[in-house]
Amino acid sequence: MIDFRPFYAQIATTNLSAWLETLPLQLKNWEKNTHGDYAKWAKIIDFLPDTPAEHIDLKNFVKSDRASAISDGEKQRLIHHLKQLMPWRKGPYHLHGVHIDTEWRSDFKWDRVLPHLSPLQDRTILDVGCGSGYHMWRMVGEGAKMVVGIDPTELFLCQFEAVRKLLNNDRRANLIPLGIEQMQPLGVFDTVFSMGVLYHRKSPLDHLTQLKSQLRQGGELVLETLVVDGDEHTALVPAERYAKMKNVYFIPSVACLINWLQKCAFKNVRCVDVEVTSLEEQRKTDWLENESLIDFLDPNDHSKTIEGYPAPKRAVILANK
Ligand SMILES: Nc1ncnc2c1ncn2[C@@H]1O[C@H](C[S@+](CC[C@H]([NH3+])C(=O)[O-])CC(=O)[O-])[C@@H](O)[C@H]1O
Repeated sequence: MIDFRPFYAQIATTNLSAWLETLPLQLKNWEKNTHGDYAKWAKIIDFLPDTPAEHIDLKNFVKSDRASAISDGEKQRLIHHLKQLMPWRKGPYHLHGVHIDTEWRSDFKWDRVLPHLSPLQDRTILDVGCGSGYHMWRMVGEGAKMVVGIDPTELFLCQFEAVRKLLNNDRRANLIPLGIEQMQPLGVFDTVFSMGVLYHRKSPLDHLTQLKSQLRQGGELVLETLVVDGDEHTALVPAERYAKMKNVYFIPSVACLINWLQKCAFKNVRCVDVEVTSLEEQRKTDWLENESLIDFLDPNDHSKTIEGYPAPKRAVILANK
């Protein structure tokens, strides 16, 4: 099972120490309620090799290489173990000679976001809805002091810990399996990321307020979410599904999103990027069995989802507390 005690020790002497009032008990309760597959997935991490990596590049990729070439047999074993943690959605990872070619090219999103951010060097960062943690490692690559990701999905925690093991057990990033709404307001993070989460929340203004409560005064919010065209009064609330997803609630226009952030008293709110999701960014690979973007679009008109809504378009908004 995944041991969170090293994280507790790590934060005990930092400005995150107040979290120790609630976190250990929350995680104890979380573990009691885990899904049957969690124990199986967590065990896979033990099967991964301990061989240290000699070269690690988190600045340009999430990549680790060993000094000695990996043998074919070892490589096949590593692939076999990692494939038991499918579907791999966010990545890509290049670990000990294995390329985990994930559904999403999360590096494309990182390239759109990074140029606009206040430098991440020495920052304490919260990544809400971090998935398998791809962007967290890239934040470490930018010199962040500490990165904490939260994501309630057990499989993503196990994927994150598998990747961590193959990155020489780097502890500058940690994934805590909680939802944002379960987190005590800490008010200490220099940067808070919420990428790909807002549209999954039933109450978007509550989500923005929760994000704000985690930032220090003056800290930076990085909000990335689905948007539609329209004025400040426009938000799409899909009837049943959006791009086959059942859990999509609000897709605002950029103007509407800026209005929401201003209503929550964020300052300096600005949109820095808008882009339609391409079939190169989200596609089917050998690392997932499920469908991907091409199956979620109208086969005769890729500007629409299969339900007839506008196809996925994403915006990046920055704001300060
Ligand atoms: N209440 C919640 N609190 C925290 N996380 C949540 C919650 N509900 C769902 N999630 C998590 O938010 C992530 C959203 S995916 C974005 C990944 C990455 N950020 C990316 O930008 O590529 C986008 C998508 O799947 O549509 C998933 O990993 C959920 O488990």
